[in-house]
Amino acid sequence: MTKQISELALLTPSQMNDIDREAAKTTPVIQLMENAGWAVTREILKRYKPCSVLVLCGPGNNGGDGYVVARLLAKAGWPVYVTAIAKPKMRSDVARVAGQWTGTVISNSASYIEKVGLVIDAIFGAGLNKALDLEITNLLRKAKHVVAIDIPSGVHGETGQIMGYAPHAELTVTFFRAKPGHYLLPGREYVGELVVKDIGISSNTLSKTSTRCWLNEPGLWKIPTHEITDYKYSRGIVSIVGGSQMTGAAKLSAHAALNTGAGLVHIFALGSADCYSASSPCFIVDKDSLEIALQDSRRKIWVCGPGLLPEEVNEILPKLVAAKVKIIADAGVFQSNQSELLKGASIITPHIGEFKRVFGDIEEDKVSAARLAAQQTGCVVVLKGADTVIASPDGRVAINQHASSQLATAGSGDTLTGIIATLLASGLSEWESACAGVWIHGEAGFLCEHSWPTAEDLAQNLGNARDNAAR
Ligand SMILES: NC(=O)C1=CN([C@@H]2O[C@H](COP(=O)(O)OP(=O)(O)OC[C@H]3O[C@@H](n4cnc5c(N)ncnc54)[C@H](OP(=O)(O)O)[C@@H]3O)[C@@H](O)[C@H]2O)[C@H](O)CC1
Ligand SMILES: [K+]
Repeated sequence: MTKQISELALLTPSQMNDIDREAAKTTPVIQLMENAGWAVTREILKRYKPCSVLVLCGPGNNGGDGYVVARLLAKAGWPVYVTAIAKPKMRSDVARVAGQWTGTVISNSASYIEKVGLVIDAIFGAGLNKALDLEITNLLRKAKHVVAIDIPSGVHGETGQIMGYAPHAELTVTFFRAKPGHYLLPGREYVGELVVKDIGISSNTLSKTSTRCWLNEPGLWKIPTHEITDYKYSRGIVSIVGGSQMTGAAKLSAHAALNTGAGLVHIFALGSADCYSASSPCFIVDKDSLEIALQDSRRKIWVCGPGLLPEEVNEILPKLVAAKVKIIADAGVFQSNQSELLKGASIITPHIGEFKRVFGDIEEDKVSAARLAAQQTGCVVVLKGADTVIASPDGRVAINQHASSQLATAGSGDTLTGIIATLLASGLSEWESACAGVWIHGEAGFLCEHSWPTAEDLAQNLGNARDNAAR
């Protein structure tokens, strides 16, 4: 079922702190902690048979949630041990819930941790910003089956980076809204199954923080469906610059555009026109000059870069920019330290290597790097990877998890440009086209589930993928 955009919000740890503070005005923190502990316990009871449990409790509220879980599991008859990794502050809410734990406390759990059936990681939450110390790291290394409260301790809630060490959880239960670090790599690989639980914080508190980051799912955007009144120009025209030597890229992009529902696809061939004409009767291969092609005011959407040599990009891209058409720029446009070249494009789609070539290092923070590049160029940036980040010049960011390794095939990027161009030609904004395009690309991969698809196979599934995105 399509979610509301507010449900897709991803909150940075500092935004979550603001929400916690706001929520505490109406619901006491100790009650929120109790609710959080209940939520985690329910998820454990749903998935695991009774077994011995070691709850590792940190000094903060994450540890507080852990004490509640310990109490509730023990009440359910499970053998439960608690280790206080650090003592809570005196007279704090955490100290109060810790005081309600009347079961076994183990001070040195190193010898137990390997023997218990389940370890609950309630050491630190998503706000952790310094590496775990060696003692905690050595202890966690021995844990076999881990359930993490909020986030596995050691995963940075904002960037998904691992600060020294983090356990690989089987299940992570977080509260109210997920955090970027749950979806960004490498953090995502440590989270296991992610469950987001309501602990009694009203959605209205979201208005107290300005959400700038979302999970990329339907609901963040809405794509047009078939209309009885559709005709080819209303569906949209996509024009693709075809390279003189590497012709496959533009063809794949053009196939993807047609299969995603473009009404008309032109290839402006820089040579090899016959080769493009011969590849599909559905492509219109331009015979005239670029100047004449650009005089057609219906041709507002252009793909530039796939299969192009640097000299071809340098000749064509400035002309497209000068004509004020909307440009989806990829592949050949990404030249070393040439971010100026990209100004005037609408959407750029670099993978990490291309991104670094143009903009420099990302310093382990994909979201900030993509946001900065979007501000610098004025383009929507699609930073491609297994955790694609889409950033808009206005600061909005989406993180995509709807993708599989099946997309890691030659020509897959060309396919993505064709999809995004089609959505842009259908009238969606740059932001929506980029986000929806990335999701549809991922969906096409999922629809090929039991094979090793080529980019051509992906294209075959694009119609269905688009329909699924519109449901
Ligand atoms: N609305 C909600 O989502 C609720 C969430 N809850 C849970 O609360 C935690 C967040 O609690 P918080 O107390 O803010 O944070 P932590 O539990 O992670 O603990 C922070 C304390 O740990 C110290 N710290 C931090 N890093 C280290 C480190 N590397 N080594 C040692 N100590 C560390 C830190 O000390 P500082 O001096 O650095 O401040 C803090 O004392 C959230 O994750 C949820 O699980 C609540 O239940 C309420 C509702
Ligand atoms: K944790």
